[in-house]
Amino acid sequence: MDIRGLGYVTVESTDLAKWQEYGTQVLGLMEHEASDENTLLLKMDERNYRIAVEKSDRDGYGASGWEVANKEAFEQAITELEAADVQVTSGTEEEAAARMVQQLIKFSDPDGNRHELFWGPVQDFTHFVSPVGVSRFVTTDLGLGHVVIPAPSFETCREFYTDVLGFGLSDLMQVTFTDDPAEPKKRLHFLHCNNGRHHSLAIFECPIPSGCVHMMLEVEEMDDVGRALDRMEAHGVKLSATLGKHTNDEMVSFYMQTPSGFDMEYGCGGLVVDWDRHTVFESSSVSLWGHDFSVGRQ
Ligand SMILES: Cc1ccc(O)c(O)c1CC[C@@H]1C(=O)CC[C@]2(C)C(=O)CC[C@@H]12
Ligand SMILES: [Fe+2]
Repeated sequence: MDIRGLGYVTVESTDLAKWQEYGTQVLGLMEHEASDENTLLLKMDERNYRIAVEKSDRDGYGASGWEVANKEAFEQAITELEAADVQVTSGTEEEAAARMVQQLIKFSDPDGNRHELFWGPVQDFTHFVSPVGVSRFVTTDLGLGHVVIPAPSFETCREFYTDVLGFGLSDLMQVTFTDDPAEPKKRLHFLHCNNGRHHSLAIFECPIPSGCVHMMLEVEEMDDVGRALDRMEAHGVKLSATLGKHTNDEMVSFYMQTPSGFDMEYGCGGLVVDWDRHTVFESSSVSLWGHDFSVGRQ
């Protein structure tokens, strides 16, 4: 399977007004004009939207929208999913119109994480103009960022992503949440699809009620990371981890809460990897400096 990138994500929210303030005033995204009372479409580049927040009776993550190059790749993906006995649901014409794509399918991983796969996004090519002055988000052929999702059935999920969806292992970690030496280590595997972003997906060996550990958006300028921290403060949004620099993808970022119960990583300077030259490694430390996750647990 030839997945080119994370094209969009969907989020479920009981309070779209909260997400509208958070999305536009804290993250600095644009609201797309096709938004209505049931769906908030947040735009971060020339695409119409990258995050679709849907009105729901639940707050949490929705689905990850994976992009393939064209109809042939789309049909090939369906063939491969069905050969692997994955239950695939075709999106209706209405669903494709709502997602602003030519065609989409829906399926879940062995732990029930929801995915969509599509080709042919509709793009109006209007420029991204941030309501709060963010200069640019790093997207294009790298996709919108990354998402970390729970995979309690770790081995089965890992095989699903590598053997069925065709992700490659970028590197791996074994992490603990606390300083308790008795806490068993949990596996965290970073996976890439067919682009240079260090990881578009990571799977974490732990159940997470919101359906997502965090998602990550990358900005081009470091000052926009600092300004996002200022806006987070100003809007009373809770910090989940302090500013820091990751060992594996070299990203400088911080983490904050979203209105849907998972975290948002906001960063700059992520590595673009040449996979022909890369060798997989295990990092025994999360960050070169910073990223104090204990602030989020207080
Ligand atoms: C370690 C790491 C490398 C690159 C990233 O983009 C990235 O988000 C992380 C951190 C992942 C991870 C997390 O998101 C939830 C809290 C975790 C499990 C920790 O407590 C340490 C690593 C953290
Ligand atoms: Fe991350």
